[in-house]
Amino acid sequence: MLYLASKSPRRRELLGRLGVAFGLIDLDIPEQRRAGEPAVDYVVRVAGEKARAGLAEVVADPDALVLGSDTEVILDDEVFGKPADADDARAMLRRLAGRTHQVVSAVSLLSHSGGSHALAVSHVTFAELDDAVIDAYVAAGDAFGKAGAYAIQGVAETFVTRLDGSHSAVMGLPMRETAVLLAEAGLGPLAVPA
Ligand SMILES: Cc1cn([C@H]2C[C@H](O)[C@@H](COP(=O)(O)OP(=O)(O)OP(=O)(O)O)O2)c(=O)[nH]c1=O
Repeated sequence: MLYLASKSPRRRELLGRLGVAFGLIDLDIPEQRRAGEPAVDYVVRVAGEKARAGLAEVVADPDALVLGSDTEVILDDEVFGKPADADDARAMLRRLAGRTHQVVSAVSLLSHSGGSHALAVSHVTFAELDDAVIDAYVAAGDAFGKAGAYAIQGVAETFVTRLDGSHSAVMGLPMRETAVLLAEAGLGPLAVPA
């Protein structure tokens, strides 16, 4: 049985779009970048930790496959996770305005006997954003619970002048890379086109 180790509603929606049946595991994994840890390594590590912690919850299921994922915004080697508060959200958006950042989404699919991993790196360019736009966006509430303080699946799509990569990966789960992992594990409902 496939399980998604995530409380992210975006991940639940995106995995659901692949048409596979899955159960849910609610987890709270601490996300703390280690001193000197490269940004991408951090994202890959956290995705793996989520999947591993999820697997520990379903030891009774010998056929368990557990999917964990992590998404972070990276600018100048700095990792922008979920904003702590409105000031933090405004500061992140001011930093992202007028520049290109990376969105790194890592996926880890683990069974009791092994695992596979995928990484999607997208480049997102934001228009210049003035303080009034940023203030209104943060006040509307969409910034919270999202890496980098924006949700591309909402009105923040209007901030994006260019996306080089995967829209679903920016939203939290790279659909193509995830479908490939599932197909390799024998779970894909569809063959993934090459
Ligand atoms: C950049 C961006 C991120 N996000 C979200 C996806 C993730 O839910 C969140 C990044 O935080 P994550 O720590 O990756 O995930 P999470 O804590 O929400 O969920 P869980 O650990 O339980 O799986 O930001 C969007 O919804 N839209 C976006 O455009």
